Amino acid sequence: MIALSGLRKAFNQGRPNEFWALDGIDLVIEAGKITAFRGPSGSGKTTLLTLVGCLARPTAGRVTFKGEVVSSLPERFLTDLRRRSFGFVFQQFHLIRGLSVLQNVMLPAVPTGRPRRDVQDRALGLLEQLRLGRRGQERVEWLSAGEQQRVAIARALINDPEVLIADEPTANLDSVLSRQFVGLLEELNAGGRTVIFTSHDPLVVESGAVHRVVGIRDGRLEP
Ligand SMILES: Nc1ncnc2c1ncn2[C@@H]1O[C@H](COP(=O)(O)OP(=O)(O)OP(=O)(O)O)[C@@H](O)[C@H]1O
Repeated sequence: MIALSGLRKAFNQGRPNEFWALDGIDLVIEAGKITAFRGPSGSGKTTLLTLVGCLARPTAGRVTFKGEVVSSLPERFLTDLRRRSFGFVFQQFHLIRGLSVLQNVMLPAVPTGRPRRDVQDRALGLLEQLRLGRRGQERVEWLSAGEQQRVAIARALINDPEVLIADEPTANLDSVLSRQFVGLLEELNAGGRTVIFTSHDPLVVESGAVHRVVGIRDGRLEP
């Protein structure tokens, strides 16, 4: 589904502090599977996710999504592709304080022009599925870390993306909540969704839910 070939990413290219965060990545990520990237801090995991999700462009090499080379598409196509095909959950969740849970979940659907009623129905359905059915009207900052993580997941799914991308999704969660996250992964995957995430957390990476663990170190894949 997603193919990475000869992928390299430099920061500060051409300057004295030039740094190659990714240095030759070749990988095929299968549709409908859960893939985890595991590696030490600074190994390039987040950088890799930003390239997979078309949030950044590679310095060299290419990213192919469903047979189409997407890494060189103009920005306006990428914006559309990101919105339609990818849902993102970031480490700090990036929820908007002062807005309700429901408003946060509905936010990424605003630019799509979908009728508000449809979006709201889907948001309520997702909150129900994520066991937050009664919390929709509460301000997001009143929720616990685990609840906020589930809001972030609901928000990532509002546009029904084929691929869910998550960066260290359990970094702020205790063991009980991390186990719940594994359960959630299984539920999402049972619905056919492709999930790609990074994690240091053995509790998640070594769980039976993950189909493939890809090791990364110093910007290269481990054999
Ligand atoms: N915008 C940037 N400018 C310069 N260097 C960067 C930038 N973003 C990342 N890097 C460097 O690239 C390397 C890889 O960073 P990345 O965030 O991908 O690592 P990571 O494996 O996700 O780490 P962690 O597990 O700590 O989140 C690091 O050494 C980092 O300092």
